[in-house]
Amino acid sequence: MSSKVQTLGEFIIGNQSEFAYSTGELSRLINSIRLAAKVVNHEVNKAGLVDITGAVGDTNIQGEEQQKLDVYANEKFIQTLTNREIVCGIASEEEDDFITIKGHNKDHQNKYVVLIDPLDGSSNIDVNISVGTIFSIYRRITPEGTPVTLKDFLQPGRNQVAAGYIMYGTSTMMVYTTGHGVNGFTLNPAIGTYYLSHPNIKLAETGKIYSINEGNYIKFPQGVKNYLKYCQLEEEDRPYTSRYIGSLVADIHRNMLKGGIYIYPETSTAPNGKLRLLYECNPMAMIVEQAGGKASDGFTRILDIQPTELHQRVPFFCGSKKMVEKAEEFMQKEG
Ligand SMILES: O=P(O)(O)OC[C@H]1O[C@](O)(COP(=O)(O)O)[C@@H](O)[C@@H]1O
Ligand SMILES: [Mg+2]
Ligand SMILES: [Mg+2]
Repeated sequence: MSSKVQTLGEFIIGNQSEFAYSTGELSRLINSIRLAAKVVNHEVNKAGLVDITGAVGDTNIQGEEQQKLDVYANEKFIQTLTNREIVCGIASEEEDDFITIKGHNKDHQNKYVVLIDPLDGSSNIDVNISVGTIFSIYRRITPEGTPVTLKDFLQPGRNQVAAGYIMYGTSTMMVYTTGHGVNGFTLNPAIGTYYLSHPNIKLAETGKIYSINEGNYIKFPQGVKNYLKYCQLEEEDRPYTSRYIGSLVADIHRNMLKGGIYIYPETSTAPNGKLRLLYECNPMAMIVEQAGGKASDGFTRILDIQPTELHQRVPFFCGSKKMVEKAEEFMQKEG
């Protein structure tokens, strides 16, 4: 990578003036996520070599078996963010409740809360398939100087000041937005530096890839079944190709670069689907919208949904604008 290519550190500093109330706090926060991701990346890359695969024998509040890497990544992100004292609260997929961070002078003066899916795609850890980390950042709405409350976390996604993901794949990438477009940075493992490899990512208006776990087909709503038939018909630019990795970060990242739609709908056994609004769907929706795409629950824009619980789930339709609109048409027709 030519030395002229911006590093992530330079980019963060260079773009600080984009943030309203810019005090450098958000830049330091994104820098801390960058740092924690490097530590986790180091461990992910050794999965299989060291005793970091398999379950820990506990379940999280979602009733899911926690993998060792889920717990490790959760600890590393919480530690890094707490030690750098730049957040007033953290919520995580692996924590039942939100964590209050008092800050340096124990005075709750920090402005931001972070919601995180420390390790996304847990079912793929042991089989060496791409996994990720997803983060969402809000400015608190309760007064500084007071302990953070649940209200600060239950904000609609449109209030996010930044969102992003790290993908631990063939290469490690950090892709994020602060509401001014989406940029991707690739880690050069030899020197531990992220470089701006994918500036200003734009998601194609339409694509030829649909991504859904068809193993749940019989439990899908009629609207989704009809949309899948539409994708598979020999007509116009169809049939589309089916691609499903089973790691949300990896499936969305592929579609961001190639165009496509990812769907995790409600099913007859999971009426709200599987994915979590606050630390999976909201950040991915902000990234995809910032790249020109669309994200809804089949009816309502994800970023306009008013959250009611920390770990609530929502159906998720996300990707190329025209493809999501078509899927919504089928949902509105059939439900
Ligand atoms: O195995 P399924 O039902 O298709 O679900 C796969 C989905 O579940 C997830 O693994 C859920 O995320 P976590 O791994 O963070 O719990 C997504 O990454 C993925 O898209
Ligand atoms: Mg996840
Ligand atoms: Mg997870």
